[in-house]
Amino acid sequence: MTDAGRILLLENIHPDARANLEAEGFEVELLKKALPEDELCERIKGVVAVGLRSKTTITPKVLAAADRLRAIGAFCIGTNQIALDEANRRGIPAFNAPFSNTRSVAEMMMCEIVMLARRFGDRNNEMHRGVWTKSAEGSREIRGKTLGIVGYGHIGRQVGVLAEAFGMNVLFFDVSARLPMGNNRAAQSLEELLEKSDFVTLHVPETPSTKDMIGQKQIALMKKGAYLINASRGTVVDIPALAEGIKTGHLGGAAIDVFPVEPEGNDGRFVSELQSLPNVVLTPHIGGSTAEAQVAIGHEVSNTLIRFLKYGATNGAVNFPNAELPKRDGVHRFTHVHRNVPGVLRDVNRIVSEASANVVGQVLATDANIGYLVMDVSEETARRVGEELCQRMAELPTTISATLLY
Ligand SMILES: NC(=O)C1=CN([C@@H]2O[C@H](COP(=O)(O)OP(=O)(O)OC[C@H]3O[C@@H](n4cnc5c(N)ncnc54)[C@H](O)[C@@H]3O)[C@@H](O)[C@H]2O)C=CC1
Ligand SMILES: O=C(O)C(=O)COP(=O)(O)O
Repeated sequence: MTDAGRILLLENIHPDARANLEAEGFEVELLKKALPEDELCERIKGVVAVGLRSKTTITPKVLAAADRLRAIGAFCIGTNQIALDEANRRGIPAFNAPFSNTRSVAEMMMCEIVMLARRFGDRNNEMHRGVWTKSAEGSREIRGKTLGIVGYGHIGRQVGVLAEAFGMNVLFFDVSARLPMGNNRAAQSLEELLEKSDFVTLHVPETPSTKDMIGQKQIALMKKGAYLINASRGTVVDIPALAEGIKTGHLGGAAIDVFPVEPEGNDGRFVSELQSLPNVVLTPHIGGSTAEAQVAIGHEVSNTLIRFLKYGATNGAVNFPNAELPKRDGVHRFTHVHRNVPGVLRDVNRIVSEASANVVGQVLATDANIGYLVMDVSEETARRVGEELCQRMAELPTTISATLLY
């Protein structure tokens, strides 16, 4: 087994990821929680890849401190916690698991819709305190009610399918045109969705356009007695406005899984003004926390990291040109990340031809800022001039990184 480099996995990523990476020769450090910026700046030095979930923030400062970093693996869906543009400029791709926990979130949403409609959260709390409240007051079936889904992507669509199986009418709102599943219908605006829905569930990413998307004004538009569910990101809902909506009785309840400030790990304290409010179900960001999802994500993202670190494949990267050359025996592979300006390929090919190199495969992908070239040369070429080619490509003024992978 060779030492392929050091990898830091944060936030209790499934141990299968570690085993998978170690089997490929990487040295892996596995931590249970996220690290604050300063500590991360120290711990990331010398590391070739970092794995994280929703809590670790990869800031430009962390990227500047990362002296050997080649890849970032988000073992989750959201990548809002990563300074993606800065990573792109530095030639570092970030990968995620775009749908391995989708179903887990969707199932939880169905559970929460029923919980809110039947006030199970409150009844459960009472029972644990020895209080028996057998009553139908404020309890409803969800059949025939309208569910409004904001953000009709992978999760939103799954929720829409499941909700229909429960007999709900489904409305959705998305900024992009989306094919409706089953009898789901598109609302013309967020306002229309809020006005017509008995339940509103949010499945948008954290972006400037979704920050405080649901505040006082939007809550006022919701039907009296309607319920709000948020398992997207904590920044999407204005929590004081939601607390007020519950206290005044305008809303019938809420189920909240994500918060503007969340503890870094399980030893952290959680404080929110939603605590102790009636029919408010609070969960510690566990929408994607099932055995099935975590195992699948552990395998998926560790495999993606291996494919990139060992073979240069960037398919699925969220901030980087996607390119992949099939693996072939008897060849040696370079990767070259460069600023996307005219003439780079000419320069690379000049170096190659001056060395009389035998190129047996080449693929280039670009985005607005950078280009990514994967190039295979013959065994004879690699033996004769492999190091020299890499050195000369590294010296080009447009180069961000040049690597001889094998
Ligand atoms: N609570 C948890 O444990 C989990 C939370 N999440 C969160 O759920 C989010 C959604 O996940 P997916 O459905 O997989 O993402 P997705 O990318 O498949 O779908 C998001 C949808 O939101 C839409 N959208 C973006 N901005 C919008 C806006 N301003 N108004 C209306 N629609 C907008 C997009 O067009 C897209 O269709 C993730 O970004 C993540 O933050 C994901 C997994 C687990
Ligand atoms: O997949 C996501 O975006 C999530 O929010 C799940 O985050 P987690 O892996 O549980 O920190």
